[in-house]
Amino acid sequence: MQFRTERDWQQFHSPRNLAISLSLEAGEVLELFQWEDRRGEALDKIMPQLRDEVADVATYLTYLCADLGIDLEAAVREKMVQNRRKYPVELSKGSAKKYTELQGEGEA
Ligand SMILES: Nc1ccn([C@H]2C[C@H](O)[C@@H](COP(=O)(O)OP(=O)(O)OP(=O)(O)O)O2)c(=O)n1
Repeated sequence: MQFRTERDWQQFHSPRNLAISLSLEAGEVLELFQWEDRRGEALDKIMPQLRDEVADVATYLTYLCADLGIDLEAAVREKMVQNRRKYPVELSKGSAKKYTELQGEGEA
């Protein structure tokens, strides 16, 4: 927050611009994996860059939440309550299925 205040950049940080920036920086994370499903040494090689891109994502998300009065930690906790309801352990353990596909699992 200090970084942008010092530069008088809040004027550019409309919710729309921040949402775009968040998505663009998330795209930069994705770009690191564009042509290679990196694991092991290939993953180690891009870690410094990945760290930078993740920091950009977190920065824009932090601005967005601060400007819109969203308590990020509380929002995540509340979303996890919803997630737990949608993905009960007994239906979803070991399964990557979407919750809409979990109903009736094992009944067929
Ligand atoms: N109007 C702006 C511009 C930048 N930043 C901050 C947030 C990010 O942490 C970082 C983003 O800077 P760049 O737009 O230069 O993006 P990258 O650092 O990803 O550079 P590049 O696009 O060359 O990868 O700077 C900001 O707060 N507000």
